[in-house]
Amino acid sequence: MKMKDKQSLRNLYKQRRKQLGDSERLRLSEEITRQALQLLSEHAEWKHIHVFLPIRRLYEIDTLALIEELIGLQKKVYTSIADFADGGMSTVKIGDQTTFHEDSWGIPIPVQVEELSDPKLLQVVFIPLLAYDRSGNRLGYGKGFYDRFLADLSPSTVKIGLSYFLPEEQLEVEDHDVPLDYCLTPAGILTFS
Ligand SMILES: Nc1nc2c(c(=O)[nH]1)N(C=O)[C@@H](CNc1ccc(C(=O)N[C@@H](CCC(=O)O)C(=O)O)cc1)CN2
Ligand SMILES: Nc1ncnc2c1ncn2[C@@H]1O[C@H](COP(=O)(O)OP(=O)(O)OP(=O)(O)O)[C@@H](O)[C@H]1O
Repeated sequence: MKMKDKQSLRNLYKQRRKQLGDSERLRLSEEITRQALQLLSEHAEWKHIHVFLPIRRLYEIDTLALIEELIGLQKKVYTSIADFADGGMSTVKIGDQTTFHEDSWGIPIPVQVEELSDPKLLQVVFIPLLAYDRSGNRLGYGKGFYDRFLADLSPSTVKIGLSYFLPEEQLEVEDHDVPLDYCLTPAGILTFS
């Protein structure tokens, strides 16, 4: 089988997101938030939860409502700050007092944060992606931030992708790729593990 190459898939999914339009993206983000809260309600033991903050100029899923709900549910909520100089991510705690500014990549950065010393504490990680496939493989922007970050977590950490779209049949897989356990979409929850 001929697989679509990564770069054309990245471009395709960037276009698909953009073409949704503002009001549709907002509606789909709300549906995905609902799916996330549904899944979390079935796993009361998941307390330490990592969420990405949306890059608006790349039309990512809006996770801010989800974060607010999680804080309201007394979950411990974290995000990571990417260091484009060394490719690393440092994990920080966020709460209802946290404010954000945008870095030069358009990523919201929490201000005045407390660093989490041990990311192995994380029980759940919500992961940004451009595309994913029916086996839970994911495709991101290609800088490897999440691949490296996930490799450092506990093997038991639950990895949950969020997508506006249905899966691809099959993506190209490399040794360093860490597969998802779930992907949440407006149409429902896909389980891979
Ligand atoms: N919200 C969010 N945070 C995240 C990620 C993500 O995918 N989403 N990342 C996931 O690993 C890391 C950041 N990775 C990024 C990689 C590329 C670009 C970016 O702006 N790319 C542009 C232009 C690239 C260029 O010109 O070189 C683009 O893709 O159009 C942004 C973030 C860490 N934090
Ligand atoms: N665990 C790792 N250790 C070192 N380098 C890694 C690791 N995982 C990925 N990389 C490097 O990161 C680069 C990007 O990987 P890949 O194309 O899989 O990114 P992606 O999954 O699309 O994007 P992202 O993880 O940024 O969302 C690759 O060149 C790869 O060598």
